[in-house]
Amino acid sequence: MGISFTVLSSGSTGNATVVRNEDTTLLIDAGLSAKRIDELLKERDLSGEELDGILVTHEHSDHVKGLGAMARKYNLPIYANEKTWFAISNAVGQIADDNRRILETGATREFESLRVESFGISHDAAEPVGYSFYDGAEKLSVATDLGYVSDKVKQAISDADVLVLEANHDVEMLRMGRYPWNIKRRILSDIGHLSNEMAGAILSELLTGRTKRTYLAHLSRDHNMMELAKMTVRDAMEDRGCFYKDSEFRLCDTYYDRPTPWDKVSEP
Ligand SMILES: O=c1ccn([C@@H]2O[C@H](COP(=O)(O)O)[C@@H](O)[C@H]2O)c(=O)[nH]1
Repeated sequence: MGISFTVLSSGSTGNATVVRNEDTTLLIDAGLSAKRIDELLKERDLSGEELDGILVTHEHSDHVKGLGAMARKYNLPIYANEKTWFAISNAVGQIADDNRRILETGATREFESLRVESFGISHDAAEPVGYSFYDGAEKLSVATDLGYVSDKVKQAISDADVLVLEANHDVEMLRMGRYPWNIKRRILSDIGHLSNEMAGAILSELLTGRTKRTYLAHLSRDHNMMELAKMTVRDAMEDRGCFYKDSEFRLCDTYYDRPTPWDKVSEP
């Protein structure tokens, strides 16, 4: 079967992704109400009963809003590093001791045949992480909420067959937009969010021929549009000498209000 995934919802109104293989199904973040996550799961013919656990990237509410409710409703273990556990302790409510699992940053954990590696990212949270998933030779990496992409992150996500990468904003739209200056400054900072241009620059360094597609994620509804994001990413790659044919590499959409189709990592 290999790795399949669906990005159930992406953006500052709520983030959740399902990654599964033949014996394990994991939810990455639970940033919407449990009711909404149940609806999104159902749209992809899944139920919370089929989940084996929830991996948390960081404590911001668009990543943990439904975390406690999902864990209680389906008796799911939650995996997060110690600092994130401390940061979510009030928001998450009562969680059974057995469901409080520590997955330290940089650690690897085997969920039967699905191997998960966490890697540290730069964002204004206690100890934010991204995750890479491995099944045999297949690799999927998920990296959103990044102010910038460090060499360590590049190393962690390089050679992924499929990548879910943040392209939060168009810098000019953000500069001209309605947010107060302190929020704009935060978004543009090294512990904020990745712009379309920066996402393209990173991809130009990472494309080795192995990465077949990248899902552009966590798009701002105020300061981005999917077509603009794709065009800017593509231009940024070409400016750096990275040309590709759509048959070899594709940029794919994520949505704030509906799940992406199931994607099999092994597929071309
Ligand atoms: O009023 C606001 C709006 C947004 N934020 C935070 O900014 C970033 C980017 O948000 P987008 O919706 O992607 O534009 C995100 O972290 C929001 O939580 C904010 O602090 N205040």
